[in-house]
Amino acid sequence: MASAQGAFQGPVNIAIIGGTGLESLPSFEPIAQLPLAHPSLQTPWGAPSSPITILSHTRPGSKPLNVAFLSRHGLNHEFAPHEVNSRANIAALRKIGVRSIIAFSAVGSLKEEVRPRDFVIPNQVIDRTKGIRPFTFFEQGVVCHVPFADPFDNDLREVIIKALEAVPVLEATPDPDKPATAEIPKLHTSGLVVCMEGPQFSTRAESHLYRSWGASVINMSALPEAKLAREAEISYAMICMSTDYDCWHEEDVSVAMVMANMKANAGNARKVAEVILDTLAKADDHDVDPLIRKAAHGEALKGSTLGGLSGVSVVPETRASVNSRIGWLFEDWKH
Ligand SMILES: CSC[C@H]1O[C@H](OP(=O)(O)O)[C@H](O)[C@@H]1O
Ligand SMILES: Nc1ncnc2[nH]cnc12
Repeated sequence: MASAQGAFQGPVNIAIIGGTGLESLPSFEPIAQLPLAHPSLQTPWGAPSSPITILSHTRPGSKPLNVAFLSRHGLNHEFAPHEVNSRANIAALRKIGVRSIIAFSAVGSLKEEVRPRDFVIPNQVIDRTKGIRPFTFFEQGVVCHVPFADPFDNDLREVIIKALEAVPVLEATPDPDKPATAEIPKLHTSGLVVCMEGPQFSTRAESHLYRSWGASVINMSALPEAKLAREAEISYAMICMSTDYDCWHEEDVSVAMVMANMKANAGNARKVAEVILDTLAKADDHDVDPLIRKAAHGEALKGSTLGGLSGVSVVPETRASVNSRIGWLFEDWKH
């Protein structure tokens, strides 16, 4: 891989963002690594959290699928959630061609039926960050408001859910009345994630409040990542891995508790990633679902057509600076 440092020519349409406990995906073949100093990773907001590794996934009988991998908290978990440079992460991925992001996240559970080690593909988010993280590309002369009613791309969620339902890595269709099978984590195909500021965990009162809102899980990473992906016209879905019952349950949450379950989750997360990439690698099969083909080829999914500069207003005096700062991020921007 080292010989390919920086030499990757693309295309790479799909990225995986790894979170806590998922700093790499060793079961995939790395074919190139773009170091932090690589020109492609320079953005007006600095460099991303980690080098970007290009992984190749081969499914027998199909063309290899290239996937970019970025570690959200850095290679050695050096960035706390509030320190992650999400603007640089999203912009760097967009710069190398990415149009779909599958983001992994360790979450606390706010519902009895979401057991530690279960997986959730959320469809909604409540923002409990405190406005201290830079959360938009649109500022300094650019005024733009993108739709965010469905914060996660439902097309991409469908691709992920179909892939996981077809292969028994996770137990599909959770039934709260059925006794849990201890060994097989469940797949919850929808859910409401609360994204809190952190880095401290919630108080018990907060945890009960989020439960009263009907929330399923809680993390510190869904935002502003999902908002920035939407602005940059990248379809974005999150795969949440439950590591603990948040403190509403009984015990206080501790990092030791999170990490113990995350260690078990990491193996499952790799299997989950493999199943999804196997499905995307089928893109050129004649009978493949059109959504799978679109996702694999980087064609527009729902969430990658809602952002951008289409609704923008820019005063003429700032147009040149806007162009140089963010014009390159948006394909349809009229310079
Ligand atoms: C170490 S527990 C809190 C931490 O874990 C999650 O990280 P990620 O979403 O990157 O997997 C959570 O969001 C917090 O940042
Ligand atoms: N209980 C929790 N609260 C916030 N983020 C988390 N990540 C994992 N567990 C968490």
